[in-house]
Amino acid sequence: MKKISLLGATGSIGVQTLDVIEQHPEQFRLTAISFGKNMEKGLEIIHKFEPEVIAVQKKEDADRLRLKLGNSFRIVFGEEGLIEAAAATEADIVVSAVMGSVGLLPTIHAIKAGKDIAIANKETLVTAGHIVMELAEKHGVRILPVDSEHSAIFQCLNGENPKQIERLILTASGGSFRDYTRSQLADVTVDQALNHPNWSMGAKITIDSATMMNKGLEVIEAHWLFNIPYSKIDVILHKESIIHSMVEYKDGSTLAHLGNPDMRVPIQYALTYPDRLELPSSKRLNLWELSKLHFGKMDQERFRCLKLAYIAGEKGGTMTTAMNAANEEAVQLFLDRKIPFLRIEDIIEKAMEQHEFIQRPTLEEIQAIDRLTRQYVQSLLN
Ligand SMILES: NC(=O)C1=CN([C@@H]2O[C@H](COP(=O)(O)OP(=O)(O)OC[C@H]3O[C@@H](n4cnc5c(N)ncnc54)[C@H](OP(=O)(O)O)[C@@H]3O)[C@@H](O)[C@H]2O)C=CC1
Ligand SMILES: CC(=O)[C@@H](O)[C@H](O)COP(=O)(O)O
Ligand SMILES: [Mn+2]
Repeated sequence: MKKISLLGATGSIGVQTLDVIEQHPEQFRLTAISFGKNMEKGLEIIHKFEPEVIAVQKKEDADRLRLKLGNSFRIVFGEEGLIEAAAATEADIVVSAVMGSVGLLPTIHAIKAGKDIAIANKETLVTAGHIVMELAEKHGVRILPVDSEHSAIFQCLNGENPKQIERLILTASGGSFRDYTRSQLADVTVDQALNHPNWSMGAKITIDSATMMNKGLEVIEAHWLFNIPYSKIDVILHKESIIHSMVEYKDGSTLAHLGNPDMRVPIQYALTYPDRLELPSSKRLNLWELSKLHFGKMDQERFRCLKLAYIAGEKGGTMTTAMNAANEEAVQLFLDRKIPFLRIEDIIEKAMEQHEFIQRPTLEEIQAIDRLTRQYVQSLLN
């Protein structure tokens, strides 16, 4: 029986993780959850899974929950609460599925407490990859990828000597506006941007897919997870999201991981690694449909956010922290209909240029750059 702490239980990855847990009641037990504001969904999860620890964002929500549920649960809140749900429980593994760099501190505390991490929250690795990976090595814990591309690469790397890798090839669907020219992007709406062609995901990552920043974050995520230089990480367009990513080896062999787009597959693999379990709900691939797959060359001038992510990744240090914080703020501004779509990339570029760069930042310096960058982005609107 594997005990799981699930951060971001009410979100897209959170709900699909619960579905995996429900399909294997004899294998998994949910010991802790966190969620933000969605009390209705949160209560539904609490009644169904009865986790011992519940972390919410706000004190008022924690008070409301205590009134409703009595003393049978440990109800905590805020940053401290999130850390408690991640680190101070019996869990063997923490699924990090919150949105944004708020996932960093709980992940660090969970690693220090010796928990394996199933990481969906890519912003944690983008903002502080060197700290997270070094800590994981020091404490002997596994950082297991949940992101579909990274799970694919992880499976293609299984048992291979990393020295034999020629390059990693991440596939990108192209997002909601893949067939638009740059001039057509000028007046796209939030509702159009939220309409991803292949995946049903949270709002922030869906906008990231539309700007191609999602692939940029994933390039940086791959760099940290697999310790591969940026010069050996490529991105290609692949409309159908059937090939989730590939690894090309020195001898010219390319290994690919295929499957219908269903996040429950990589979520479950991270929970069961190195074993596999049946997943009755997963739809099998129809191999004769593969003749309909499409591939295209990535154009970094059309998708400027991807270019910015390569620049930030190569520079390293706090450049990826600033890029990530600016992206989180800019995407929220777009979702709030305060800026047009194309302003997102302008804001990120400006924030990267103006921030005071540190080559090897401490955790405190990363937190400071994250905070200052967000303030800078807000100041651009005044
Ligand atoms: N969805 C997907 O298919 C994939 C997602 N990912 C990554 O996984 C992460 C989660 O994505 P997704 O599930 O789509 O996102 P969602 O927006 O659907 O869910 C986010 C979860 O985090 C909670 N949350 C948000 N902000 C905070 C905060 N400040 N403090 C505490 N909790 C918070 C939300 O709570 P509430 O809703 O209750 O407010 C919710 O439970 C992201 O990093 C994303 O990039 C990676 C690959 C695929
Ligand atoms: C499901 C998943 O892993 C997402 O990150 C997905 O890859 C988004 O698709 P694109 O960024 O390729 O549009
Ligand atoms: Mn992905």
